[in-house]
Amino acid sequence: MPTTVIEVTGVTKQFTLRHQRSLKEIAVRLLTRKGVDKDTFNALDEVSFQIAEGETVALLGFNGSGKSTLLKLISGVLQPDGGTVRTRGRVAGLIEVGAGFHPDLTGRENVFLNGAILGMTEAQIAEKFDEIIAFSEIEKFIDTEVKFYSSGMFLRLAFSVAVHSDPEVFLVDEILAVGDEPFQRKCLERIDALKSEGRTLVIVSHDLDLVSRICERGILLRKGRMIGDGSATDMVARLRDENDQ
Ligand SMILES: Nc1ncnc2c1ncn2[C@@H]1O[C@H](COP(=O)(O)OP(=O)(O)OP(=O)(O)O)[C@@H](O)[C@H]1O
Repeated sequence: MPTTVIEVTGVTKQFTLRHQRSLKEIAVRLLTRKGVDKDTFNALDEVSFQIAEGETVALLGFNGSGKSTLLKLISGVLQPDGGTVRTRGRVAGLIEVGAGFHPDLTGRENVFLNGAILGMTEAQIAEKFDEIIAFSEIEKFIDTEVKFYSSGMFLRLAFSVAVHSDPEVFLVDEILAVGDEPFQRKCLERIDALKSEGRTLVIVSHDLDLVSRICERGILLRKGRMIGDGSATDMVARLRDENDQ
């Protein structure tokens, strides 16, 4: 039996919808005891699945279906309002470019900060430092504060630290959105290498051809609910069918 590395059980995540109301409307709401506006909606609704070690999984669905929220719950950046998320081993990845980076620190300092957040010791980071910088190809700017980085430079450094943190579970949200083509190719080669080493991958991308190539399994979401779980090619076909309707 393969080891379960991600266990999502009955997960619900709510967000508050904000409305702009006039003073009169606010007064009426208060007088009619409706209280201050606090409409919530379920970005994720009772989602459950397990992912075993070595699986490559695409989270699929249209805009707003809850894919990124689910990835953030798996990474621990967000906490669920209901249900549980359990992970085993080191979880790293690229969830939000720039998250885990401090704008006033240099690239070099941020490698140490980000590496520590990802669970690396100072010695491990120091040992891999040259490799991290070489992969990111931003040597020239490594002593510049990252607030002056372009989004592509951010991505390069963040991806490089994450991939060198030796993660058992690697999460990627729209990896390729801001990287240029040569860097995208390099990232994909790295992801393929992680895959062949038997690491677990969970990927969010609207590039359906790309995810069907990388991932074996697909989890399909619609408006926060899980509506399918099967082979990535089947789930991509279902998503494309929905699109046609
Ligand atoms: N921090 C937040 N506060 C309020 N609403 C949020 C927040 N984060 C996400 N949402 C809402 O939750 C829903 C799901 O968002 P999510 O980003 O998970 O979708 P997604 O499937 O990744 O979409 P996309 O394909 O557009 O990236 C959306 O309606 C979004 O507006």
